[in-house]
Amino acid sequence: MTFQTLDDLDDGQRVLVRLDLNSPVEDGTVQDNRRFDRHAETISELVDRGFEVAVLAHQGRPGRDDFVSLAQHADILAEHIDHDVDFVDETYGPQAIHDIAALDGGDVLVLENTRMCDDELPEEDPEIKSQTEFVQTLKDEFDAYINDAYSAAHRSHASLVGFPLVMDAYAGRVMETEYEANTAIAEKEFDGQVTMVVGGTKATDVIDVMTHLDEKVDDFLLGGIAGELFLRAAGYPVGYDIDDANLYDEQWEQNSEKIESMLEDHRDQITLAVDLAYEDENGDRAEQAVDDIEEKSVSYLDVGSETVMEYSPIIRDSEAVFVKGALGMFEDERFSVGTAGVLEAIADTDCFSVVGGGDTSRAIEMYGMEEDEFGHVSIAGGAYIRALTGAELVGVEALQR
Ligand SMILES: Nc1ncnc2c1ncn2[C@@H]1O[C@H](COP(=O)(O)OP(=O)(O)O)[C@@H](O)[C@H]1O
Ligand SMILES: O=C(OP(=O)(O)O)[C@H](O)COP(=O)(O)O
Repeated sequence: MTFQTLDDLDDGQRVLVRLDLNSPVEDGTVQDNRRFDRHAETISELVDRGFEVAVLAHQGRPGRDDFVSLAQHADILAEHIDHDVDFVDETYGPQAIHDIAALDGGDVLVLENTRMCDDELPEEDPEIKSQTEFVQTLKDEFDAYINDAYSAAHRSHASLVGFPLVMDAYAGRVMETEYEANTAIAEKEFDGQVTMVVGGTKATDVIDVMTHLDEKVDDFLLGGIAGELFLRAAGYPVGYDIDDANLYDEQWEQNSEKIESMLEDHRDQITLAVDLAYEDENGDRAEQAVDDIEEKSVSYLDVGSETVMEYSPIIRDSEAVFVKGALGMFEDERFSVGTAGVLEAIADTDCFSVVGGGDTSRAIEMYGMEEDEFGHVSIAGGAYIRALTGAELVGVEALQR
């Protein structure tokens, strides 16, 4: 490993720490998850070593329901480290600078959602990000920058790639352990069948990676939004937005050519759902075979039971299974059949397995499974599957300069 870690940093300094606390939000309430657990270890170490700590993190995407303030995150983090955590509703404005200046050894201050600053997005070269007002203002307030956000390290955003270019930069404990684990996994060779379960809402991330993993993965089992987009490309009338949702059409525009060429060149490696589940007029789960769907008139919120029966034996025959994204909206028990079914099939075999993603990995405890039934549970989703391709992550590269 070529980056500096907390072992290379002298105690008691002023540090700016980038975490990934991006969490599910239900009706405006931030849901606790293992990202807090893991990052708490880094923050507790910094507190114990007398550092003055300011935390940068993002939450959601502008325009989405999960794009909220980090005020609740500060409270949840405080519970996890059993220590006070302050919050300021600015990222680098005058009040933030004032509160940073007032930090004492062992204090922790969470700054407002980085994505509320114009400079954070979009993705641009690290050199450009390093010259933004956001980075230039905060850099002089600290002795060092620590990036602990492995799970966001595939994004070329200011808080991830800008600071390491203009400050003394270190990897936090989560960055270190996730980098080691995921790099080792990417280098692993498997004699038997390698299967990847692909779902979730971030279809653009997974489809891009699938096109680079066609030699490593023998079988892709599809579900979630990505699965419906593949069904659309295969000629089924699903994978369209209904009402005013924006989950499908935009991602279809971005990916339709890649999906069509994946289906043309690798059809034998791709297994699509044979049935889908939706909420009927009584509020109950109902299922429909994809062959019987004439027009999309309901939101499909899970793969159906037949699909789980088809996916389970493929998992049983696999030497390695990688999961990225849920097969349905598992947070609602009615639509957990696909995700819980596939995770149980993995837990029941002795294959090597990795389950990734801040959202998807929550299904493990929600449905009565244990983390140690899986080879590795990563708090990273998009970053871990990108690492599987052997590609470096921009946020990691920035630390290695
Ligand atoms: N058909 C679907 N419709 C709406 N949401 C879905 C559907 N399938 C999966 N999801 C949602 O996908 C989320 C996980 O996807 P994603 O954010 O891409 O993965 P992760 O954060 O685990 O990397 C879950 O919270 C689940 O509710
Ligand atoms: O949750 C994240 O990624 P993931 O859902 O792939 O695990 C990261 O915080 C990145 O967030 P983004 O996909 O909105 O850039």
